[in-house]
Amino acid sequence: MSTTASIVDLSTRIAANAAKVNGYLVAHSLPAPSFDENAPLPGLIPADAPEVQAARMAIIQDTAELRRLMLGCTPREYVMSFSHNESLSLQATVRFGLAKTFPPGSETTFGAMAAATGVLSEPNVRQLVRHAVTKNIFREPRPGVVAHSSISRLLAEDNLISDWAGAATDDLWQAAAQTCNALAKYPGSEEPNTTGFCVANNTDKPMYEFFSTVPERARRFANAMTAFSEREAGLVSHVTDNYPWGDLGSGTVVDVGGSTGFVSHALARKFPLLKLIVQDLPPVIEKAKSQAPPELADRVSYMAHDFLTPQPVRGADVYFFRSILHNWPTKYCLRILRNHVGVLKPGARVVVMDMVLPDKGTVASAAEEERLRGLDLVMLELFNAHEREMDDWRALFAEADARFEFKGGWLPKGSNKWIFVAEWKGES
Ligand SMILES: C[S@@+](CC[C@H](N)C(=O)[O-])C[C@H]1O[C@@H](n2cnc3c(N)ncnc32)[C@H](O)[C@@H]1O
Repeated sequence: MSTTASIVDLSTRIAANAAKVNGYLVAHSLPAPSFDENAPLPGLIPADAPEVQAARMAIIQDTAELRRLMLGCTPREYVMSFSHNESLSLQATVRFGLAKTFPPGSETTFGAMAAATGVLSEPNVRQLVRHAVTKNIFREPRPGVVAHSSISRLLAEDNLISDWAGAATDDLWQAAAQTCNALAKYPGSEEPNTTGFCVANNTDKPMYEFFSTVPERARRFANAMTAFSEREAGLVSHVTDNYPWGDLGSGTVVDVGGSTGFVSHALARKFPLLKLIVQDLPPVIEKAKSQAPPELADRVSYMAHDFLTPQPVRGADVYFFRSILHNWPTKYCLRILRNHVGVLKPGARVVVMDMVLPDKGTVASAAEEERLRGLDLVMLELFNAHEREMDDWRALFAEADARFEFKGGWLPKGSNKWIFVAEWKGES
């Protein structure tokens, strides 16, 4: 197909899908898409309109592709279109609490914003906010007057999203910026304490250990993960609805690296006989205990445990790892899995919910390929780790211990993580 045909195809599809979205909005008396301060924050199109959501997603992908192709007509323009300033705009907005300096529904000035931050000068606020306006974070309805957009209102009102933006810019962006320096300094390292994150934070501790010493950063990162999980693709219902947990009856599940236990809570609520043990590093478990739902106290317990040391819970039915192993280089994954061998009873299962990279070239869209390769890079930036294809996961279990029978897995509908299973065929 020639490039000309491709751009015509793309734009035809964009027009058709835009008509579909617009038709839905008009039929339901909904406002046109905008960044108006009062635009509905949960989104214009409800989840129970999947066809319209699909049309919206197709527009997002096709317009990005069309833009890429148009920029690519002039390769030097394509190269020079890469910009780091988006991250700075978002970072400044959350770092200095700019969106919280004036209430929704009101207007302010650069001077008043600067005074409210207690740190920034008026000229710096003007510079930062005027760039943020170009990214639809804030509006400037009249010269020198700042008002909220839907984006700044969201950042002002939703602490989880604000924490996500803080972690994305202070933790991830800084780690990314130092990754080439780390790779040059520690060539080929498979150690989680020689990463871009470590260089950026001037630490020789792996990220989660470092966070244990900085509670506010740990809290924010945990909130960022929660915000991630609240998106459709990360919903906890993908865990509860896509594995036969009910077959375990009153069995025991160990939620290894279970954070504050939000997944275990959802499982305990849906399966009223199931017992769950949430394990994580000590500060995380302290927090988990302080916010434990009292109605689940008889079935959900909390245990500080470092999974780089032998697993202390013997004879559980399932050892569940959600978004854990992809954070670790292979030699550490092997150590984590082998740390369980001594406590597994015959038929016990290691259930993993994690990313699985599709075979190269089999991904449906360029946007999805970019998303997956981006996640792979995040693993490098933070942990010196990487995402894995299904064959890599199979090989990992085989190398950890030949008595694991890898049974493969499945991708729950709408989820971005697979569930896969290895059953213990050894003796107790
Ligand atoms: C990406 S989060 C996943 C949390 C949770 N399983 C989920 O599905 O959202 C990784 C978790 O591993 C925990 N963790 C990191 N290193 C650990 C270690 N050595 N031992 C136990 N937990 C650890 C972190 O504190 C964090 O809660």
